[in-house]
Amino acid sequence: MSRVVVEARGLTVGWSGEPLLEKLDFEVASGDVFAILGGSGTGKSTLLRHLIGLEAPLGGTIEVNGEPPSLVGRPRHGVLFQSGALFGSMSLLENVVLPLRHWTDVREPERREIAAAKLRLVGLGGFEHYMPAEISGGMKKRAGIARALALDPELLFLDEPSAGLDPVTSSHLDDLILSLNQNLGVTIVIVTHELHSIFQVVSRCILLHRERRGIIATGDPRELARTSTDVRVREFFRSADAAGRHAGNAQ
Ligand SMILES: Nc1ncnc2c1ncn2[C@@H]1O[C@H](COP(=O)(O)OP(=O)(O)OP(=O)(O)O)[C@@H](O)[C@H]1O
Repeated sequence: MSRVVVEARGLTVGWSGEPLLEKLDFEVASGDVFAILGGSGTGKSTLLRHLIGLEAPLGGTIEVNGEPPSLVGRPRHGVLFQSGALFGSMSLLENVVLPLRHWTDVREPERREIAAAKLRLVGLGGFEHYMPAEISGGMKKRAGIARALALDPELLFLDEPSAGLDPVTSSHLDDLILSLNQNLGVTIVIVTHELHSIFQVVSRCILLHRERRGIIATGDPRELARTSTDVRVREFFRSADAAGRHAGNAQ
C-alpha cells in the first residue's frame, strides 16, 4: 500500500466565511500524479491554496505528511504558482539558489552547483544567467519548477502549469512532469483543465462541481471519461476525441 501524503477530511474551504467547497474527503498517495479538476470558478486554486497552508479551512482537516500544512519552517513541498513567480531582477540561477540560501547552510559554490543541476534537470542547462524577461513562457514554468525542486521535495504542487502555453510547449511540460514523477518519484498535485495533460500525466483525480460544492467523481480520469454514467462528469470530459483516443491508449 502506498503511503498517504495528503489527506483531507470533512474539509470546507471558501472566502470570508462563505463556503465554496464543503465536506471534501480525499487523499493523495505517494507516487500519485493527482489532479484537482473542475470547471472555471469551482474552487480548484482555492483548494490548492488551502492544501499548501496559504489559507485556513472553514471546517475539517488537512494533513500533509501527517501534519497540518504550515508556512512556518523549511518547506517540505515545492509549489509552482500560475504566474511562475520568478524574481525578475535575478538570473534563473539566482532564483533557484534563493531557497537554498534561505533554508540550508550549504555553502555558496555548492548552492550554485545544486541550482545549476536543477536547471539542467528541467531542460534549462545553459540558461543559468538569463533573466526571466529574456525567456519564453514555457521556460519560465520550467525555471519555476527548478526552483520548486531546489530543496528536493517529495511533493510538488502545480497550479495550472500549462496556462498560457501553446500545445507543443504544454506537451513538453507534461513530459517533464511525468519524468519528475516516474524517474525521481515526486508525488504531484496539479490543478489543470487541459484535457491533454489530464489524460497524459494524471493517475488519479477529483472532479469538483460548483453547484454541488463538492466532489462529483474520484478516480483515474481515463476510466472516468470512458465509464462514468454521471452526465456532469461526461460533460466535463466532453472532448470526445481526446477522451476516446487517450482512454483507448490506456487500455
Ligand atoms: N483571494 C480571494 N478572495 C476572495 N475570493 C476569491 C479569492 N480567490 C478566489 N476567490 C473566489 O473563489 C471562487 C473560486 O475561484 P478559484 O480561483 O479557486 O477557482 P478555479 O476553479 O481555480 O477557477 P479557474 O479555473 O477559473 O482558475 C471564485 O468565485 C473567486 O472569485
